[in-house]
Amino acid sequence: MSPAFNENSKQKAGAGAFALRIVTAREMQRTEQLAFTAGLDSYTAMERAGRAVADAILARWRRRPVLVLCGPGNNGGDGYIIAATLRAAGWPVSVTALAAPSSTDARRAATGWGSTALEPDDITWPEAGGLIVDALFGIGLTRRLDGVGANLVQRANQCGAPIVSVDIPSGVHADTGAMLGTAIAATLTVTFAWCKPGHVLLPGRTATGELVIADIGLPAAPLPDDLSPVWRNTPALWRHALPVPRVQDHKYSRGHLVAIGGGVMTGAVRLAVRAARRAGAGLATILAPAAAVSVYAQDQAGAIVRPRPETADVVAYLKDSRVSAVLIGSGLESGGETSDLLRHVLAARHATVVDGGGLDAWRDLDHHLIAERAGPVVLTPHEGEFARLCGNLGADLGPGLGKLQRAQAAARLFGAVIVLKGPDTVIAAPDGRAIVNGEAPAYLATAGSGDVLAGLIAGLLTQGMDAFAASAAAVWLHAEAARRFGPGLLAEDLPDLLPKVIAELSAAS
Ligand SMILES: NC(=O)C1=CN([C@@H]2O[C@H](COP(=O)(O)OP(=O)(O)OC[C@H]3O[C@@H](n4cnc5c(N)ncnc54)[C@H](O)[C@@H]3O)[C@@H](O)[C@H]2O)[C@@H](O)CC1
Ligand SMILES: Nc1ncnc2c1ncn2[C@@H]1O[C@H](COP(=O)(O)OP(=O)(O)O)[C@@H](O)[C@H]1O
Ligand SMILES: [K+]
Repeated sequence: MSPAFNENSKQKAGAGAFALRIVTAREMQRTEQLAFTAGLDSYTAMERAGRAVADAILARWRRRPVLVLCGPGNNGGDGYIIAATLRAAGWPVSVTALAAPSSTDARRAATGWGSTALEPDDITWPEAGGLIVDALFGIGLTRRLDGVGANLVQRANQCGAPIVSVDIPSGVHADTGAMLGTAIAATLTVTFAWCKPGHVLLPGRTATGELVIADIGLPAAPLPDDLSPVWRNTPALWRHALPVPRVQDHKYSRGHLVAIGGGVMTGAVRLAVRAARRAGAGLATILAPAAAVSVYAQDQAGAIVRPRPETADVVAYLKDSRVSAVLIGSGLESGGETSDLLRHVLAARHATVVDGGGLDAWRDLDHHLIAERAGPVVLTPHEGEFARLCGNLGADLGPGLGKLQRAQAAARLFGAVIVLKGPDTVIAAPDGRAIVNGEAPAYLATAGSGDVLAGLIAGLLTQGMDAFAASAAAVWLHAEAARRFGPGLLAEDLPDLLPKVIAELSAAS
């Protein structure tokens, strides 16, 4: 387990590994309350928040007309502090209040600003050379924006001036990244202590623009809601656990991956196995239908290819104690044979990655059988596969459930690591921990790149890496390889880009 997964470290909020934490609105509110009870003055926290936003503005823009949009809550309170701070720095500032401040701190901040707030109808909207500060709603937004609030958001987005959002763009749901009706499209967002799910999950991530995390004096570690912390995916979480061959290693001790090959869509397992071998698997065996053996064999001279005329051949092969992980589903049709194979693979109790056609087969399994198996399982659905896999899961847990919460719920339900893929891939562990990968380039949206990812996870698993860490590492390495290649990326390019990315990480640790 990485030291970065350790909640008891003495780091300050906003610094080092804790800057990697993602904290829900409820966790943030609980952490703030605890800090206030322990003696932090809530108005001091608000002043620090407002000053941090003003500092970020002063560091990026020269003096210009600013319009501050203030909401009724503490987000609006921050807005009044920002207005007063920029005015003190000599900037021309005007303020509009959506409604009168409703909290003691926000009222005090409004009194500190001291000047009248314009009615929304009386606003002169700044042009491109001006600036808007969005302090309408923060993590307290619970309902859809409508009426004057929605109108202010739309006018702000249309006026052409850059927008700086306080804490989170108004209209973005802090926990899910969903837009509640409409939302500010910010150039810069300054948030406090920790990043929120809405900053990294789409569409909130796009609305956030540049993200700055400011220290406002909260304690080092947030109070997790249910002991299931969430992180942003960075190598600090898992770099130390990347497998490195030891002097005494041989190919089997480095890890032997068995991949179940299909008869028609052979490309999937070929890509996956190449990625697994590039990630350091000592040996990879493809169990293929007899008619496809030559296709697999000609593709990679270093992979072992064995015919599997019957399911019984797979069962017998998996009994070999030198098998360390299995990949099933890539390039397999969903249905009869795949379901049968999956049952046998899980019964063999190796670490297993289930992708593609295997995911539909997983849905039909008896969950008791899964709970009793010994090996860790990683499921790698994209959103379409997730919807089929989980059926009513989302509905059962209520409408508006975010991608993070859906992945966490599925991981708990299935007792498996879930890699819910996409531009904002979520990796969730059965114990509720989760990691969000917010930095993948869209060049990955190309056929076969998911097969490479499944193989990469399997390649790390086969070398004994923990399933949650292996999945997070694979998602990051996959995205980094794609980022380096850039335009024109094919899935075929990805496996051979991995060694350099891994080598640089290992050298840096
Ligand atoms: N003292 C603290 O707790 C601190 C809070 N801070 C700021 O406070 C914010 C959270 O403050 P609040 O909890 O007051 O919440 P917000 O200011 O985000 O919004 C809550 C207010 O908006 C209203 N509201 C919610 N949804 C609405 C909708 N759709 N239409 C109209 N009104 C709606 C609520 O009734 C409430 O009055 C953070 O995002 C951060 O900016 C910072 O100042 C740091 C310190
Ligand atoms: N717009 C995007 N931005 C970043 N990554 C993406 C995007 N679209 C897809 N990906 C990534 O590309 C891969 C596609 O996997 P998948 O949908 O299974 O495709 P395939 O089945 O063709 O391999 C996943 O790792 C996914 O996270
Ligand atoms: K805001």
